[in-house]
Amino acid sequence: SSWWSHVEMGPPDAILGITEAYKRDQNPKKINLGAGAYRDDNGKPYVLPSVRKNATVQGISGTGSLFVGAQFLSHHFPSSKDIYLPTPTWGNHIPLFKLAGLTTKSYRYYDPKTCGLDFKGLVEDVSNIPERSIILLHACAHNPTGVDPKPEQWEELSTLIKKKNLFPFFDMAYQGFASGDLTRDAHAVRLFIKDGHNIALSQSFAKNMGLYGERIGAFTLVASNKDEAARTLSQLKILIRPMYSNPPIYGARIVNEILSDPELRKEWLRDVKGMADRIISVRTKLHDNLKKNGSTRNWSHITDQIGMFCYTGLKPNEVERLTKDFHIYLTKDGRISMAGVTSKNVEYLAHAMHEVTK
Ligand SMILES: Cc1ncc(COP(=O)(O)O)c(CN[C@@](C)(CC(=O)O)C(=O)O)c1O
Repeated sequence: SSWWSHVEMGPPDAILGITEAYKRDQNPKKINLGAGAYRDDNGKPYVLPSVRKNATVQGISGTGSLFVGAQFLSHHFPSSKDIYLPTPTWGNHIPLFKLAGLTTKSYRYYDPKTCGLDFKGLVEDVSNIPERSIILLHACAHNPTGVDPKPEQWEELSTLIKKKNLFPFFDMAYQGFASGDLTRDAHAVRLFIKDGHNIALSQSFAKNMGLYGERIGAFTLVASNKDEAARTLSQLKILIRPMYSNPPIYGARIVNEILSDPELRKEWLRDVKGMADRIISVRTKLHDNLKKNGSTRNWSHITDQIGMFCYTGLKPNEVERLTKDFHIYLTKDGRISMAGVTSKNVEYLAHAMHEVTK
């Protein structure tokens, strides 16, 4: 008999499965608001001009960088293997950290009543996390809510996390997509390092360099000294070797080329700002069209939230109607990827959202 007759068919991924369903739909009015992959105003993938000037590449992206960090913590973290995640968080965080042998726990983050940050609950929960635990933080453009702490709230969090002696693990998958300014979007990461936290950082260049399929990412550990850096790097290499031996070099070369060539870097900064500005502009268009349709709901969170996603607050039955009746595809939690909204479909989307919520 077969070795694997007991292995069950796994469910479609909560995020990637949406795009599969969208692709199956033949209706010409269909809209894909599922995965947060940037699309231009014609709904097409956008190859950044600055990237076009190089060749194409390969890498392991944000997911792979998070997994390297998760494995490192699982094997070497000196204290409990509990990692505290915001509620809600990116759907893949939980299976990823569990697969690496960590125990996932949660802290309050999002307030469904205001569609904003539950800072009081966040501070309360972080204050109750046992000392020397791991805390995962979204550096900017929180997925799925689009809600980020304000700079002064990051300062308070840094002080609290220092006091509790927690280990901060930043996931920065959207640097540039929140404000359009790469420096501003790295504010929390730089603040924590300035405040003396030896953080872990996972970065993805998938979105802000438009290199999704090339899988470009980086995992960074801030060490206390050169010797500690060398020792931890040696252990990271020991973990990576059986995982994928060497990271693909071509993708890293594109990113390195752009980051180290002043002209290309300037052009890249303009490209990223252009993408972020388009997302910000469709937020305003969606909000205004909902009002124009006569919706009396408070939709201010559509423009208050930032980054790739808008956490609409739509209930599962409303989400279902959007897909069934209007052929609009989004995740069950009501998250929409603003990149899927264009000047051509925003009126149709606003009409549909009003129909299912009035
Ligand atoms: C917070 C966060 N971290 C890491 C990643 C991993 O990105 P990468 O491996 O492609 O570099 C994503 C991607 N989240 C997407 C954009 C796509 C996905 O689910 O894979 C999303 O739609 O949520 C993410 O949202």
